Order: sequence, then structure tokens, then C-alpha cells
Amino acid sequence: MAVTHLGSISFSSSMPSISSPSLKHPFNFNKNKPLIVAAMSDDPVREWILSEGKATQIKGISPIGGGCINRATRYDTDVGSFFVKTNRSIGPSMFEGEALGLNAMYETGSIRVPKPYKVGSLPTGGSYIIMEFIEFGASRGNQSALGRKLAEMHKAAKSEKGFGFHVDNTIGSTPQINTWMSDWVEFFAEHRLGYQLKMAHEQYGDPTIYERGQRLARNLGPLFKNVVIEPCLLHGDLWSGNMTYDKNGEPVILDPACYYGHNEAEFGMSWCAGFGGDFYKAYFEVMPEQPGFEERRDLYMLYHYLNHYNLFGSGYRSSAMSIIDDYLRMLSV
Ligand SMILES: Nc1ncnc2c1ncn2[C@@H]1O[C@H](COP(=O)(O)OP(=O)(O)OP(=O)(O)O)[C@@H](O)[C@H]1O
Repeated sequence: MAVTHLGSISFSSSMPSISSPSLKHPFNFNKNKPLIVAAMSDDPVREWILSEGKATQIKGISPIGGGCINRATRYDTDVGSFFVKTNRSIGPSMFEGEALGLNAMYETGSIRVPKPYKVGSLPTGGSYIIMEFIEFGASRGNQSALGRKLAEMHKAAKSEKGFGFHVDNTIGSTPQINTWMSDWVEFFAEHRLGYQLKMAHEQYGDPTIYERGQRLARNLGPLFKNVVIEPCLLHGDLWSGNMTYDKNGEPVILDPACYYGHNEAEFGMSWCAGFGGDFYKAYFEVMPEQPGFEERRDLYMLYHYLNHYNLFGSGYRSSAMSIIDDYLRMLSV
């Protein structure tokens, strides 16, 4: 099994090495001392919890429902609980992307996110991620706190590399390309809209949405007039299933598809996020609304509608198509 070092966090995996200088290992893993894994343990999750996790006893293991893609489990130990997700068929790259995203958000010290501890391969194939277990309270809570803390995260984490992320990750189970680019409009046109449009064309043989969508993607410029766009750290998949509150009522965000992008792109899933007036008011107090925000709302939703079309089929096609047609009319292209 190859060993990947991500700055000072270490993930055992078969993936090539990637680096992210901001990452820190929760248990003071010594980055100068490579982790040598002679043979893969039969149960690497248990092994990690009982070694680097510092537990001496696992008191209980229980399944957690709610996720669609992975199996989620709670491990209760004498040093507290751990949250573990496993995937029986996909290698560790998906969880590495999740861990890098969680860690980047965690490091901002703004909104609460579970701290990632470990990613690795399973001996039977597949992969796992171990992270901090968070005791949840109500699933709906203070919207102002959510808006303010999300904006604080956007404000705190800026990228010097431009728009993109350290690794490609997934949005749902669709690949999300995060190759760094210096221009946001080009990034969004190519890696967000362009990628999904190509997928729809290949998957469904849908030249209409492809051609009209590409025409829109080539003509986005006027929608960004007089806007200063900084690469902010985005959760990337912020809908109600990925937001909750801890038992103290603090907002928590989970299961990210992080990248550095235009902050407004964070609202692309707002059609199933339940953001209300209090949320936006608090958000804009920290990250002021920019000119043309309302005109760009649908554009950012389009990416996610296209992704839903690609993931779940034709039920989402008409939403995507009508957004594209409206913009083509508005922009006269
Ligand atoms: N750190 C955590 N601590 C406690 N419970 C968690 C934690 N992270 C997630 N959960 C719970 O576990 C469930 C499954 O997690 P998650 O949604 O991340 O799974 P997934 O299969 O990767 O996601 P999805 O299929 O929704 O994309 C969630 O509904 C959530 O309630």
C-alpha cells in the first residue's frame, strides 16, 4: 500500500502524493517520519482507533443511516466517539478529497465541521475515512448564525493559486474537476458548466442542451461586470442534507465538495437548502452583496441542475434547459 503525505496529515492510500501545506494532523503525526505500513491490517479502522486514535477499548459499533453513497458507522470508545464512512467499491481518492475539504474548512476556525483524522484503503477493496463524531441537536436552528459563520469561512480562506482545489473531488458521485485557473469565469465555464454539459451529451446523446449550454458558457462575461471575484473556500454542496446543528445549537456543515471559487457559487444548491431572509441578511453583513448577484443566482444553480440531470435523469432536464434559454435570451446570444 502506498503512503500519501498531505503536508503534515498522513493518509495511507494508493493515490499519488499531493500536498497541502495548511493541513495538520490531529494527533501530532510527525511529518518527517514516514509512516511505513508493512502489510494491510484486516481491520485498519479498528487498528487506527486503537493506536493513533488513542483508544484502548472499543465499546460499541453502530450503523448510522442517512447517507446514500457510503456506509456510515459510529465507533464508541473509552476516549469518545469516532465517525467512520466506508465505501466498498471506490478507492481512497474520494475520501481524500473529502478529508482535504473538511480540513481546509476546519482550519478556518469559523463554522463547525468534523475534523478528519484518517483515510485509507480496505483490505477487501474500497476505502474508509475516520473523523470526529459530532453529536447533533436539532436539524434546523439559528439561520443568522449559519449565514454569518458561512460568510466568515468564505472570508477567512482565500487561495493564492486561484480558482480550483488541491485535488479533483466529487459532487454527488460525479467527478468535479478542480484544476487551478486564474480566471473564475473561464473556470466556471469549463470545469463546471462545460464538464456537466459534455457528460449530458455523452450520457444521453443530448446535443440541444450541450450546444445551447456551451453557447451560454462562452458568453458569461456580461453577468460579471463590475464584480470583484476572489477565490473563497466553498463547501461546494450546501443543501439541507449537509447542514445541521450540534447539541449546543451551533451550525455544522458536512460532506463537502470543496474548492476555491466565487462565494456566490455556494448558493447553487439553494433550491434545496431552505436559506431564509435571516440567513442572507447575516451572510451579507460579513460578505457584502455584489452588483448583479440576483442575475447570477440561476447560473450557479444551473451547475447543480445539470449535475442532477446527469445523476438522476430527465426530471431535471427542463429546469436546466429553461435556465439556459432564459440567459440566452437575456444576453441576446
Ligand atoms: N461527523 C459526523 N458525526 C456524526 N454523524 C455524522 C457525521 N457526519 C455525517 N454524519 C451523519 O451520517 C450520515 C451519513 O453521512 P454523509 O451524508 O456524509 O454520508 P454520504 O453517504 O457520504 O453522503 P451522501 O450520500 O449524502 O452524499 C448523515 O446523515 C449524518 O447524519
